Amino acid sequence: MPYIGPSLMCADLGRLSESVQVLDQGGVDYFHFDIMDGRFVPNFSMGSDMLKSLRCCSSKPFDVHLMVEEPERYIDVFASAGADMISIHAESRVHLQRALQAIRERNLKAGIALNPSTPLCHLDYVMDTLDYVCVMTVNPGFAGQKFIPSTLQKIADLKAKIDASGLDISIQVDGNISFETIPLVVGKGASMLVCGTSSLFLPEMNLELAAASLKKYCDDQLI
Ligand SMILES: O=C(CO)[C@H](O)[C@H](O)COP(=O)(O)O
Repeated sequence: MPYIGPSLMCADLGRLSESVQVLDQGGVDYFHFDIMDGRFVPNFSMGSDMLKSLRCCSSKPFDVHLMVEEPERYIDVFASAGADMISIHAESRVHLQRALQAIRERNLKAGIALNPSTPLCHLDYVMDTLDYVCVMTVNPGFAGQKFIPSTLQKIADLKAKIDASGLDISIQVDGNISFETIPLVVGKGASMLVCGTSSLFLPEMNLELAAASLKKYCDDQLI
């Protein structure tokens, strides 16, 4: 604890399969794929064919974060490509309950992602169709941004909401998850980290070493 999920949009995209193998061997817990459509967020990143071609490199869970409008249109394509978990944004043009149900019907874990300014009330009435919540700690779309401090209170409020519900829902955090912010977010209740340029894909360190030091750091978190 907590679980480490490399944000693969931050990897060297020209050597992606090699990076996945190194990280798999290095003991990460799952892989995080950011999917962008240039509309919900002003950027593009990865696609289902990339995910499919990497499926042979690891048997660990592939977590797909759909930063797209009308995400329900893409559930089947990512499920067929080999996703194990899919999160959709509460703010995207989506019938939230129906989309979560569709993800679960494919026997995948279903998640809701929340932008920093989006309140937790968006989770009301869909908590029973939810396996994880991705709390964005930066505005989605770009790696290398600053952590937004107000999201810490949101993680704490979410943890209280989940505990009160008695449901088994994990809290994932995404955006500037670094050696400085990990103790803060874990202390508030996060159990799944999305690790990008702030903790894993570091210019000064090779990936093997970076994965080993991040894993040791997370294993030592006793919170
Ligand atoms: O969701 C993301 C961008 O929208 C990325 O996963 C995340 O930001 C990458 O991590 P870092 O902030 O450490 O570069």
